Amino acid sequence: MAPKDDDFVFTIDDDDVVSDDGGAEDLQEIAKLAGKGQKRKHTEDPDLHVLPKGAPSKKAKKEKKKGKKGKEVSPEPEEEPEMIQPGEDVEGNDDIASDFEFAVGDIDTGVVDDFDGWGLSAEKQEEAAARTSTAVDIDEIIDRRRNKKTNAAKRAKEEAGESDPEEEADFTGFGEDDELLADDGFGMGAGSDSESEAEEEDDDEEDEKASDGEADASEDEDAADDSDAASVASETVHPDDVQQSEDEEMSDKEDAEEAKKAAAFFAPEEEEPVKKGKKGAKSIGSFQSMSLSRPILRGLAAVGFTEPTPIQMKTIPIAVAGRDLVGGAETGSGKTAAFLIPIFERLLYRPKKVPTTRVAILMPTRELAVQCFNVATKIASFTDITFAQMVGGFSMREQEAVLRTRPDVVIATPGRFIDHMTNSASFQVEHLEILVLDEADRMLEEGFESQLNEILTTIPKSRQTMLFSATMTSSVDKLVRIGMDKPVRLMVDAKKQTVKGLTQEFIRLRLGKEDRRLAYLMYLCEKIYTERVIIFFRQKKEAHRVRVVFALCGMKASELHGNMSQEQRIQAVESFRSGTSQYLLATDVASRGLDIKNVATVINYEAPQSHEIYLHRVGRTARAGRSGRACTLAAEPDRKIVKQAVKTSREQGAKVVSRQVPAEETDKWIQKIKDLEDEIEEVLKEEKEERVLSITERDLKRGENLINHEDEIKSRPKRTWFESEKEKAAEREKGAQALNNTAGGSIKKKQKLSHKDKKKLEAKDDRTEGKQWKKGKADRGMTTAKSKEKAAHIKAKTKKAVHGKRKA
Ligand SMILES: Nc1ncnc2c1ncn2[C@@H]1O[C@H](COP(=O)(O)OP(=O)(O)OP(=O)(O)O)[C@@H](O)[C@H]1O
Repeated sequence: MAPKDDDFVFTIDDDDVVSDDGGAEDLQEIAKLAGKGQKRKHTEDPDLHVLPKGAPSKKAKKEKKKGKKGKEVSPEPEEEPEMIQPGEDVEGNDDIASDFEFAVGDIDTGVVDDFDGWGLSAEKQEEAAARTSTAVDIDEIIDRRRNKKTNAAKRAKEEAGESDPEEEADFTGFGEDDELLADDGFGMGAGSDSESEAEEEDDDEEDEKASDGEADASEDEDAADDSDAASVASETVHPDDVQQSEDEEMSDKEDAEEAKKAAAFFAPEEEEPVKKGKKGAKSIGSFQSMSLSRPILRGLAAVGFTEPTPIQMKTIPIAVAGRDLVGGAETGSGKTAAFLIPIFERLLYRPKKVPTTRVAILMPTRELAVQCFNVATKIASFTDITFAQMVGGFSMREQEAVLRTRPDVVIATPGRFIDHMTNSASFQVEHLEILVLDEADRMLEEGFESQLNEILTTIPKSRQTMLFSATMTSSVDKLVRIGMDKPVRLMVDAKKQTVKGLTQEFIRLRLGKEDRRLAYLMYLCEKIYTERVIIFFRQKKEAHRVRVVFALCGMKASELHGNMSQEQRIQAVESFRSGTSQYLLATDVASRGLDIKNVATVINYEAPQSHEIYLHRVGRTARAGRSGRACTLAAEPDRKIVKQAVKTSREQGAKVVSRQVPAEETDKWIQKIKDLEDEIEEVLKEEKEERVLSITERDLKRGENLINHEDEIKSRPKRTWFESEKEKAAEREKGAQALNNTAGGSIKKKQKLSHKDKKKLEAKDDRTEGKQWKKGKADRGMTTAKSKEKAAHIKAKTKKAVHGKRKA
């Protein structure tokens, strides 16, 4: 997990990768814009060496015939009868015939050619830009510093009576531009100059053996050229490998046990129905033949979905019938629509007299929930289905207002879902009929455990439950606690987890050369992967530092991690999505589910700590049938992960290559980064100071607000939480550990608190957090005086700080 560091300034108490309970309540609604991704050419590159291919993956399993009977839904109170299955006659729904055929293209739906889940209106983007204008901006700091230096240089020259040629006005002071802008290949691919080959010569014996071993083991002729890459995932016995084979033996035994449990837990496979179109004809890939309703077909046409993807083909008929299911398919294969379409189809037949919230879709990160909301509203744009997005980091009150209208579907992060469940009278969960857990394996991990328990024990048991992920857990024990009813397991190409169009590349960082990591990255981003690149980091601090390096080198980058406010996070994704910045420097908060069009390359600055996370990260490119590239900088400790990735790719016949970075390029960047060290520190320092200043200003505003709107603030109903602050922090910690696979040993299971204990804890939290609404009138009077005093103090402090800064 990412270690905390005092030097790294936290922007807001919005802590980490997991969605949370709310963060800054004053933040406003989401702002997004439609932007066009830029196409990128993959140049054939002499640094590359193709690793030998393995056997191609086997064909997907054929679906078998299955009963079509839907699951029974819970009895409902009189005024809110249960959802009616498609096909049943419903009063008032005569206009929607479920079996009519709709020819896509017949109707002018205003098809969005380049539909993107993130796209919303441009005006919202402007709003966001206006709101984030107070945030500290690295580019601004760097520009300011550049101008300062330029002016100082000018003044010095004027004083010395020298002329002032125009080029000198562009002097950046951050290293020589000619190095950055040189447009030749710098000897790229000139074998003898490449760092890896130079190193190869004085390599130790062990490494030579490693390469030989690989060449022998492989029947592929190219193997001999791949010594560097091959040694990354060499067959030579290594302590890790011994451990791995022991692990494999163990897992064989476990597999047999799991298979037994699975047979008892899941519905028998033959129950899966063969999709039949009209008149019993077997459907071959069309939404029309699934008997979907007209408004849904129009919505699908509007977003440009003409044919279902394999997971959609499998899922839709079963989910429409109300069955519980567990779905798995590779990244970018259309799982979102696979659960949205059947949900909408079912909702079209709902009784409409009394608005009721019937569907909850839970996502592990805020960005994913926002993205799902956008996709959902677009697909459902020709229906009367209503939505609410309940995402941490945005205004509770605005969300409450939407919930009061009883939207049909809520799309939420678990923390905010519970917050509304507990604190918003307008949100009622007792009539929920469908629950979806997207990225379900993540949601079942530590960190979401208690939140999920809280939700599952509160919502009706008789719901339909659907679970989806690209790396769906096979652990039945984990699934059991979700409380599903004989779920159908739908795995599309279960063995094939990496996508077809993906080329995976590995760069070896030899022992003792780890300090070259950043130089490698800079070379790659300057020369090889120059557009639409997502770079994954393990630590927020490192991502931020590298962002400064990028900015100093004139490379437009955004960063995305849990230390940013929600607005900044949205803004970062938008900026990358629209092409304003070409590089997105992210932690694993962005590794799952983010669907950004035309991401050309994913770079793993450090290999992730689990194969699952690797799959999710690299799955940000090569989505929906496109091609893409993933490049991993792999050091010795990453051996196991790399080996697993290479093995899986080979089994699937996927393209795996190794890259060698020219030594002179690395040396150039090492020197350049060294030259920039002072500047980087200065920028970070300045940023820290500015942030302190803006926090002081924010506190000042809060103090003023407290004075001006005291009565209103205190009259607000008390918010409660099912976990104390301490428990929440522990939960977040567990989440981060689970995400990074670093949870060591057994973590104590959270004991369920009695109602009385919960109340006690809440009361204690209120006291420790200094919540005011429990105090008497006299106390409040005192508090007002204190607040005024505090506000005056902050004001004076801010003035002093601003004055001092201006002076400086
Ligand atoms: N039937 C379809 N026809 C064309 N494009 C589709 C279809 N279904 C989904 N897509 C597109 O495929 C892309 C990936 O879809 P989606 O984000 O649902 O993938 P996913 O399987 O959930 O991926 P991940 O595992 O990374 O979350 C999206 O851009 C979506 O618009």
